Amino acid sequence: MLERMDFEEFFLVKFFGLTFSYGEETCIINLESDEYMFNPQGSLHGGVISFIMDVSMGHLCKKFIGTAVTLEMKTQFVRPVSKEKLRCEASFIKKGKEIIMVESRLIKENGKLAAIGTATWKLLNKND
Ligand SMILES: CC(C)(COP(=O)(O)OP(=O)(O)OC[C@H]1O[C@@H](n2cnc3c(N)ncnc32)[C@H](O)[C@@H]1OP(=O)(O)O)[C@@H](O)C(=O)NCCC(=O)NCCSC(=O)Cc1ccccc1
Repeated sequence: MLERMDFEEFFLVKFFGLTFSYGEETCIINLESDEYMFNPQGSLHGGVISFIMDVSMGHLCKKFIGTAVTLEMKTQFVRPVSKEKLRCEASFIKKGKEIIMVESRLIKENGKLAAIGTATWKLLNKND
């Protein structure tokens, strides 16, 4: 069995410098994109964008429902991201008994939309 690490503090979120806050059934991640996250064309790599949105959705589920896993996820990359401050916000589409539908939006420093993710999650363990 893999060793478990705390939400908000596991290696990858520290590596990418993500910070977390929560609203009314929302999870907000703030970060600053940097060159080590870029693709060879000089913009934020699509996998990193998807990673940030996936993390925002997983932490949303954990905070308000329980631990869950991604079953599938779609990402639309709307605008390129350069070295800038970013905000990512996840919210629920539908909270089922076992299946949770979630969306996440990545917003650029100028306030414009950079990407949208929608995903289906399976609840593993409800919070006590
Ligand atoms: C360009 C397009 C795909 C669509 O364009 P169109 O249908 O023609 O739409 P439109 O002209 O309306 O432009 C829309 C907005 O886009 C902006 N913009 C457009 N062209 C440029 C430009 N040349 N440079 C800078 N910005 C440009 C433009 O200013 C506008 O913004 P605005 O509304 O004025 O504020 C755009 O949606 C996009 O860049 N998405 C993000 C894609 C993305 O980041 N994917 C993930 C990274 S890929 C990866 O990592 C994989 C990989 C791995 C390894 C190696 C390599 C790759």
